[in-house]
Amino acid sequence: EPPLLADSELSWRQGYLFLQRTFSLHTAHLRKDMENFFQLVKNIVPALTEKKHKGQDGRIGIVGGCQEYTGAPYFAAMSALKAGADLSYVFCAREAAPVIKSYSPELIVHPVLDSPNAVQEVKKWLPRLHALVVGPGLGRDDLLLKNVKGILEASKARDIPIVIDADGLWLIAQEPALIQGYQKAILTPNHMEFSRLWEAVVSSPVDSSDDHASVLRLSQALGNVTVVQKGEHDLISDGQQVVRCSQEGSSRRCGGQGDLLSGSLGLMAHWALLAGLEKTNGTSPLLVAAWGACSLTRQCNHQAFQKYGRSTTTTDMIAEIGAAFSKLFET
Ligand SMILES: NC(=O)C1=CN([C@@H]2O[C@H](COP(=O)(O)OP(=O)(O)OC[C@H]3O[C@@H](n4cnc5c(N)ncnc54)[C@H](OP(=O)(O)O)[C@@H]3O)[C@@H](O)[C@H]2O)[C@@H](O)CC1
Ligand SMILES: Nc1ncnc2c1ncn2[C@@H]1O[C@H](COP(=O)(O)OP(=O)(O)OP(=O)(O)O)[C@@H](O)[C@H]1O
Ligand SMILES: [Mg+2]
Repeated sequence: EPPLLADSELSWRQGYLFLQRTFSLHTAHLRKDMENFFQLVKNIVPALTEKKHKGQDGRIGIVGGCQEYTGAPYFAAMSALKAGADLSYVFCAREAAPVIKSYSPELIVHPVLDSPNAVQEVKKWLPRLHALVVGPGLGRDDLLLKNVKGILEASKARDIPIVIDADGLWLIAQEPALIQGYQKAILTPNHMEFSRLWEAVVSSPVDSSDDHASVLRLSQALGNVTVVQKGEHDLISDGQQVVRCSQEGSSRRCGGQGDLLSGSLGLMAHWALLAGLEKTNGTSPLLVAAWGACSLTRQCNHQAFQKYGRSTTTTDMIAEIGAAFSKLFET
């Protein structure tokens, strides 16, 4: 028998199974009717009202930014803001901070990632953060990665939703136990990153003829963390089902599109978990969030390409977030 909703001890997973059964949703049905997912994303988007204070609609932290890469954390942090977050924080290496600040006055930048007490410095902010995006422009320096491990452990202890992208995925491929089984994790691998993760956690070779099965298997091997396999179509799995996002984008593949995705996903993950299973009709909130962020990224790509064609860059795509969001999700 399914557990009763009245039970105050109801765990997240029990609730998921209960509502999933109650609403009788299953993969085939969802796949056939993408309109459902548009509606589910609309359901989790918080209403714009005059009654809220600054911060209520999202305070998102990006962990990344080093000497080599300053664009990626900027793109991720700006994308969270432009999608509707109230505050966006970047935790980066000292040298990257003035550069990132100079791109934008909107971002709050903490030059702490390479300091000896990096974990403590970030820990101070965790109680204020609704979600963390780990990896854009992080690089692969051992000291930074060691600090990021500590930040991941501290964030898990606080049950904070964590999106892992780019070099964050490099770290997870070295040490999958860092994220294994954490139910509020979402991984966003591109083609290369997916292969690395696969090799780290699945013993058999990847079956390139069946992407659905592969993403499902990777999610399961990581203890049902949500996995977004980016590509011509985005495939998203929570280890139980696979959903596909095929929103029309363009043929332009400039660097930074993945950063737009991970930044906006950090925000949507927070919104979806806050809205809960009733608003998502029993579908995993993180699946809804991922589908929303993938659609948004692809729609931005589509709109920017209509204007700029071959010269489209991620900055052009970020400028489209407002219009793309309205077109897709505003009623
Ligand atoms: N402006 C900035 O600051 C930006 C900074 N960024 C930051 O850079 C850091 C490293 O991230 P990353 O993605 O470049 O690293 P990695 O995983 O080694 O992949 C590199 C290689 O994988 C391959 N490859 C990729 N796709 C493939 C496919 N579909 N099919 C086949 N192969 C494929 C391809 O190999 P190639 O074609 O060169 O042989 C590619 O060169 C990270 O911190 C990130 O955030 C970026 O966010 C961009 C904007
Ligand atoms: N062939 C494709 N056709 C359409 N959209 C694509 C294609 N490949 C990727 N995308 C979209 O671009 C976005 C970023 O995916 P991509 O694979 O470029 O990430 P990435 O390599 O991590 O990017 P970044 O340069 O930011 O690191 C995703 O939303 C994905 O849906
Ligand atoms: Mg990337």
